[in-house]
Amino acid sequence: MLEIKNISKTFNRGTIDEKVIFNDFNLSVPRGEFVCIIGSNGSGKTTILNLISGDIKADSGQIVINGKNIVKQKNYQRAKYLSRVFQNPSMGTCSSMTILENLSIADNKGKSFGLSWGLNHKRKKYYKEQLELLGMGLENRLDTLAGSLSGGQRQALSMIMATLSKPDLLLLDEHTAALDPKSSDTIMNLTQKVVDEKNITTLMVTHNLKHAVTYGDRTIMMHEGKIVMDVKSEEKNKKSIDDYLHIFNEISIEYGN
Ligand SMILES: Nc1ncnc2c1ncn2[C@@H]1O[C@H](COP(=O)(O)OP(=O)(O)OP(=O)(O)O)[C@@H](O)[C@H]1O
Repeated sequence: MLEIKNISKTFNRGTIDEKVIFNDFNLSVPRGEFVCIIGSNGSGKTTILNLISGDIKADSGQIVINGKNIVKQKNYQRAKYLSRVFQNPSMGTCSSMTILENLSIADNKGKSFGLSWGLNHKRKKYYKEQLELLGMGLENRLDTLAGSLSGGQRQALSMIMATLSKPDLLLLDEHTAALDPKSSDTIMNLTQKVVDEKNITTLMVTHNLKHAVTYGDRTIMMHEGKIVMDVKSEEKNKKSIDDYLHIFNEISIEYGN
């Protein structure tokens, strides 16, 4: 589903700040796989997401989604089939709009504004059903401003918004890092549930080793722009946090909560 092929990227080329981050980087992710990406600071985790979303352009190589090389596509074109949830809960929702308005905007992502744009009874019922998945009672607060929700509630709403139109690829960029431990676990349970129910191919960058071990189908460890460990399915289930720490003991990974 996602093929990152021979990607190279150097920041600030030719300057004193030149930084080669990827040199012939490759990653293949089949449809429906939930991949957790962990690794040392500056190893390139967020840059991978930025390259996929189009926020950063690669120097060379291909990013293939559903068989199509997307490297020449602009961000807004890519946004039609991929969604991203950021660390900051306020990034995914609009504070001055209600929960209902936020959901309606997300639902109409990539569609042109016209007479059909807007809310109808059927969609409102669907939004309520989606919010019920959260178990936070937000389905009864459709007219509440997103800005008045807690960080955890906003991030839960961001998750629903990001997956409402069932993207081909979901990018989670340390999306629980700004939350307290309990909310962080709640959002991770929700993430797994939504990703499973909708069978969405997912890349999740996290510093929380416990989450990387517990959730998803595959865990990748990065160091200096390279994959230094790639553990899948049954092998992943057998690994403990200590196994990962042992392998990466020279590299700083925040243990999480
Ligand atoms: N736009 C940019 N311009 C210049 N350098 C950048 C840019 N984006 C990232 N870098 C550099 O590339 C390297 C990788 O950054 P990246 O944010 O991908 O790391 P990371 O693995 O997500 O790190 P962390 O765990 O600290 O968030 C870092 O050295 C960073 O300073």
